[in-house]
Amino acid sequence: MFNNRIVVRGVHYTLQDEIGHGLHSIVYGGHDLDNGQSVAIKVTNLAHGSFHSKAGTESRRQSFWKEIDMLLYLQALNPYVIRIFNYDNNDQYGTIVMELGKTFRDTLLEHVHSRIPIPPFLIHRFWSQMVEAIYYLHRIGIVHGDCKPENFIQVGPDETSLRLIDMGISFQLPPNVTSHIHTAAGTPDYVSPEMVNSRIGLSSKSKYGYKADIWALGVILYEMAFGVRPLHGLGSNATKLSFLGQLQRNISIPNHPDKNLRDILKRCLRSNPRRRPNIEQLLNHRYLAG
Ligand SMILES: Nc1ncnc2c1ncn2[C@@H]1O[C@H](COP(=O)(O)OP(=O)(O)OP(=O)(O)O)[C@@H](O)[C@H]1O
Repeated sequence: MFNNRIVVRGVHYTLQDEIGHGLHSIVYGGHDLDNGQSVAIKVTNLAHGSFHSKAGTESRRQSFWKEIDMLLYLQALNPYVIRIFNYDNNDQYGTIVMELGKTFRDTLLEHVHSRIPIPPFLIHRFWSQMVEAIYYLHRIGIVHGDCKPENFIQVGPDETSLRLIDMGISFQLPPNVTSHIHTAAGTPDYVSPEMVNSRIGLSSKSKYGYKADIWALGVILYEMAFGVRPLHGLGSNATKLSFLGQLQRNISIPNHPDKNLRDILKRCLRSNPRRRPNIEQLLNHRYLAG
């Protein structure tokens, strides 16, 4: 489609294999031909499937620029947000050239398949970066809203530095407030009980805030520590949502040799969001601060 080359604002890149895709986008590996640097190139189709639908095309263009604006805004404020090197759009495509990495989900899967647990020091290294990534968002009043392993990628020579790639549904809130946003985002495994309840109560509107990110961070830590997610035994998404919607007690945490890890997990996975720690309290917990 692009003849294995693409020019973005005067810079030439090779386009190699597809390394991922979203609903309207394909992400390719590539190289900057000027300096040889490896990059990821996300190409978003801005034209609506039906070329008669100008409204659809316009809304894709707006989402594309909203994503760019958010990423650019966060470059200097959050060291854990993916670094953007270049971007542009034409009538047909929007292009973002960024740091290339490996999806954290793939690392989790590799450990599940090999049955070799993630070493404790790596769990700590990964999770502390995730908590800091969210800390830098909460500090400026932004809730991520869709925190999950797919949205973190590993970069750097040893692939142990993390970056957030998807800021798609992040939204701004005053401190300690919850908000209504129009979204159905979030796979059930990382969705907090209050998100489910508000979804049921408000149909297509969801009401949640900072503490939903804390719950999601807890689910990711649980997954790293035990190789499965807390709701893994429940089967279908509908069953998981109904379980979360009725959850009165806290999620029980299996025994783990690291008492601090188990304690912080218990706190993140409290069903009542008011009883969950906020992001500063997480950073000050013995598991991270010690
Ligand atoms: N910088 C990157 N390095 C490596 N892989 C990436 C990078 N960015 C994205 N990917 C891969 O591409 C996939 C899709 O990217 P992303 O999550 O940004 O798309 P999306 O926002 O879901 O797309 P859409 O906007 O069309 O819904 C990711 O899940 C990941 O596997």
